[in-house]
Amino acid sequence: MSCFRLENVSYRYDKALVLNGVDLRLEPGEILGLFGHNGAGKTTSIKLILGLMTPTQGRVSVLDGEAGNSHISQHIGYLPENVMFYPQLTGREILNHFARLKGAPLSQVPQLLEQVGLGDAMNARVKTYSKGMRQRLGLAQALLGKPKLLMLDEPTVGLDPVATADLYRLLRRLRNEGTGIVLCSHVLPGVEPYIDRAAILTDGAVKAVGDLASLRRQANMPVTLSIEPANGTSALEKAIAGASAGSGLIIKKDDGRLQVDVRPSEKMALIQSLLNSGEVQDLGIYQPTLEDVYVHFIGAGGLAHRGGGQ
Ligand SMILES: Nc1ncnc2c1ncn2[C@@H]1O[C@H](COP(=O)(O)OP(=O)(O)OP(=O)(O)O)[C@@H](O)[C@H]1O
Repeated sequence: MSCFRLENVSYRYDKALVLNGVDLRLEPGEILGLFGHNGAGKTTSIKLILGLMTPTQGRVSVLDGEAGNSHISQHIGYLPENVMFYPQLTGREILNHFARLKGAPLSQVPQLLEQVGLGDAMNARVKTYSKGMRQRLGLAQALLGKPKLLMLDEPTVGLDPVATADLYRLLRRLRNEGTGIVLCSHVLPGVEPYIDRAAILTDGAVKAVGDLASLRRQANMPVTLSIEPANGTSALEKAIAGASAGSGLIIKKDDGRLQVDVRPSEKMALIQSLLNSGEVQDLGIYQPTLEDVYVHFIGAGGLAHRGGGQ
């Protein structure tokens, strides 16, 4: 059973095509990062999975059923991007209300509030909560009923670094228990170790999807070697020039070391040759990060996308 499958899904708001032929799936026990510029179509994709809208074209199946079916929806947890609660109620009263709506046991409520770090604040009114506390209450709401599919839109907004790390640990535990999790975020630094796959959406289309190793292969971005010379930089530069046979490697000097950008397919041959040359004292290898890969796929036009206009 898949948590969801989008097959060739397109969606139009009036005349604007905002999703175009999207294929995406999530399996149980997997965390998928859904990344994209403002207006890329992340929230629209989530709304289709929640069954709040139907696709203009293509098929959306959720937990092997129809998106929006009430039997399916009770197994989905959703944290929207801008979470709002009635300010006069306490955290506990609010969660009790959502538990009744969702048919989740009320006995779960105090335990969930403890889990998200609101144990001491559960009887305080929400109007006294900080932004981060409201975000945690939103997360507790999404976790009601132990969902099989959990979708979180910008879950780390308003959370301090410790609370963010706590959240990622909690998500990892849920993932290990079999929950399928979608994490939509603009905050890429720090998320890399906690996701299994990433999908990069631009202008309503999936540009790339896979685990980090596969995204790096798809991007074919250079790997940076940081090399400390054994006998001075000019001797090392000569060795690099000889080893790369004029393939135009970009070399920068940095604090007595040379930084060399090399294509992944040429990396091992270059390293081998440099080690044989005897000109290498020390060597560090820096692969593109998730953020680098994201910027690569979003492209130089990334800034132009940020207004979200189509
Ligand atoms: N109700 C609507 N009516 C018309 N167009 C809409 C509506 N909601 C969203 N859009 C448009 O659909 C496109 C995709 O929006 P969506 O909210 O899915 O993007 P997103 O990736 O979630 O963006 P963000 O990161 O800014 O939240 C945008 O161009 C947006 O302007």
